[in-house]
Amino acid sequence: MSKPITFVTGNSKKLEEVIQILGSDFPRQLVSRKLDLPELQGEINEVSILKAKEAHRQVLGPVVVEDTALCFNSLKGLPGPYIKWFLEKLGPEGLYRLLHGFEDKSAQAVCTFAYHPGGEDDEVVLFQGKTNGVIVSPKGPTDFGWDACFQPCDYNITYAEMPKTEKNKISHRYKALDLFRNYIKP
Ligand SMILES: O=P(O)(O)OP(=O)(O)OP(=O)(O)OC[C@H]1O[C@@H](n2cnc3c(O)ncnc32)[C@H](O)[C@@H]1O
Ligand SMILES: [Mg+2]
Repeated sequence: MSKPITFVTGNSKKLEEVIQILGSDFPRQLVSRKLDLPELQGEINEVSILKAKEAHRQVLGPVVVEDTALCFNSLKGLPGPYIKWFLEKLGPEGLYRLLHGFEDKSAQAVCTFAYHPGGEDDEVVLFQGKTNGVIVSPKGPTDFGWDACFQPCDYNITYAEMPKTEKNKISHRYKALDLFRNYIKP
């Protein structure tokens, strides 16, 4: 019997989505633990690997963490993994205004799950999902991150305006979790 995998996050909205997306169709027991891991600097993959190693150091077993980046094409991928601080200071409206001087409002939501199988010498494995969209003036509820200003391509509503079931079919998080689920499948 494999050990449960601990999903470490300090973000209850992420956890909600992960539970909704995986449903009952996940072959391992997944438990969650609320820890505020350090917000590291670097490129997306590097941040995710270090985050998983730190989670493993604290949990001492199989762990999975997730890091979400929002990359503005006009800004060469920034804020990227630093979106948390930009959002905290500027809010969704400020993120939209950041692109005021740029014609290109396109952006990419990138979700990276980093899985540490739990053994001392194990390597971290990454699973990444990307959804393209545009940054718009905020529309819809503002209870989850930058959802109100991210409008996926081929839609005229933002993530925030979509029913959860719709977001969870096309989201960066769904795509990354799908890869993770397939990897874990016995
Ligand atoms: O403990 P962790 O898992 O790190 O949770 P966090 O809230 O610190 O999350 P990140 O470090 O990944 O930073 C990502 C930022 O983007 C926000 N975010 C993450 N996923 C999102 C989504 O699907 N829609 C909108 N905002 C999202 C989140 O609230 C953060 O402000
Ligand atoms: Mg974080």
